[in-house]
Amino acid sequence: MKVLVLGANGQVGTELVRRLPERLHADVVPVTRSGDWEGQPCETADLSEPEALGGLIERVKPDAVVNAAAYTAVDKAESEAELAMRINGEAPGAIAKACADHGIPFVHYSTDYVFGGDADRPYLPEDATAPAGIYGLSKLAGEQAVQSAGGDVRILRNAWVYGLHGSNFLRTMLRLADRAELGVVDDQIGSPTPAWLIAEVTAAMLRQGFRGQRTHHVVAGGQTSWAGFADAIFDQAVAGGLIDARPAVKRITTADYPTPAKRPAYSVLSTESLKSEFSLKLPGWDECLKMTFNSDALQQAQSIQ
Ligand SMILES: NC(=O)C1=CN([C@@H]2O[C@H](COP(=O)(O)OP(=O)(O)OC[C@H]3O[C@@H](n4cnc5c(N)ncnc54)[C@H](OP(=O)(O)O)[C@@H]3O)[C@@H](O)[C@H]2O)C=CC1
Ligand SMILES: Cc1cn([C@H]2C[C@H](O)[C@@H](COP(=O)(O)OP(=O)(O)O[C@H]3O[C@@H](C)C(=O)[C@@H](O)[C@H]3O)O2)c(=O)[nH]c1=O
Ligand SMILES: [Mg+2]
Repeated sequence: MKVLVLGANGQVGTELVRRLPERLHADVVPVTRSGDWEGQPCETADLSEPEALGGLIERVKPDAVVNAAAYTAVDKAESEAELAMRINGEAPGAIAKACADHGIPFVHYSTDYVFGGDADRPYLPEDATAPAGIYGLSKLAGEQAVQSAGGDVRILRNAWVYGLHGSNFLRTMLRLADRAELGVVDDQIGSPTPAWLIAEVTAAMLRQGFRGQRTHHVVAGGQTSWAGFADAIFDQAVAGGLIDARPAVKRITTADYPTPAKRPAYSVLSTESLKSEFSLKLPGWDECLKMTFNSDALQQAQSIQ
């Protein structure tokens, strides 16, 4: 089996390229914007030029395609709408079309930010979308483009993705760990989800196979606020000896922390449809955070079985 992974230098892409060979006994073809994956030369693709993507898939002839590339700078997207729309909104449609034409199963990722954030129970995949910003709008356009292309597709909506590598909230908190106090918003609620969990779920799905089109949610269990997540990160980092002392987390409101993009107040996602289709379980977010600091890949893999 040969799996093409787009966005191989990202948080999720890195975990996919590391884990898929063993989990699927597959050859993984990493694709990056720069043509470099962890110091080795690899295939390139620029998602801001969607026209070229079909040619790549025809040339490589993979047995499955996973798209982990995206424009993920939520605030910057507000001033780069056209670029975000090409990368997140258009390119996934071109990839899906090539996959559908050649009968190749396709896994694509989306986000909790497609929702408006005013629900009072976890969002179901089929609930009405209402993105509050350009990033969410562009990701929703990508979902729709993928769906129109047909073929065998699973769209996986993730949320609050983090890891020890890449650009994410956990790494931001560790960078700011020498402060005495940090103000962190306490009125945005979601489920912090490690990149490794998304990669493990993707491996399990590809191993089992799938037909037709469905959208699922892939997040760790439970919910917290960004402030709650920050507290847990500092607790774990102290326990693991990564930092000596930790800042006090001051709970603030969204209004106290103005940003260019509006973010959903509540984006807890129901994962029932995913767990039932693929007979998986998903550990709680706090358990996942511990497993992330432990970096025990075997324990991580077993946690969804
Ligand atoms: N991060 C998060 O909190 C969340 C992410 N998601 C979704 O999950 C998926 C994976 O996200 P994650 O791994 O966190 O993202 P990252 O931001 O870590 O990685 C995204 C990757 O996409 C690549 N990329 C960006 N623009 C282009 C382009 N024009 N051409 C080719 N590659 C490009 C980047 O390349 P380069 O390394 O060269 O910059 C980067 O490696 C995405 O679909 C994202 O929307 C959903 C919810 C939350
Ligand atoms: C750094 C920092 C952030 N915050 C707030 C701002 C924001 O509301 C929240 C999270 O900030 P970030 O910029 O890390 O998160 P953000 O980039 O909005 O994260 C999102 O990324 C995209 C790609 C997604 O798809 C989402 O699921 C989500 O993970 O924390 C503080 O309150 N204090 C701080 O010191
Ligand atoms: Mg961010």
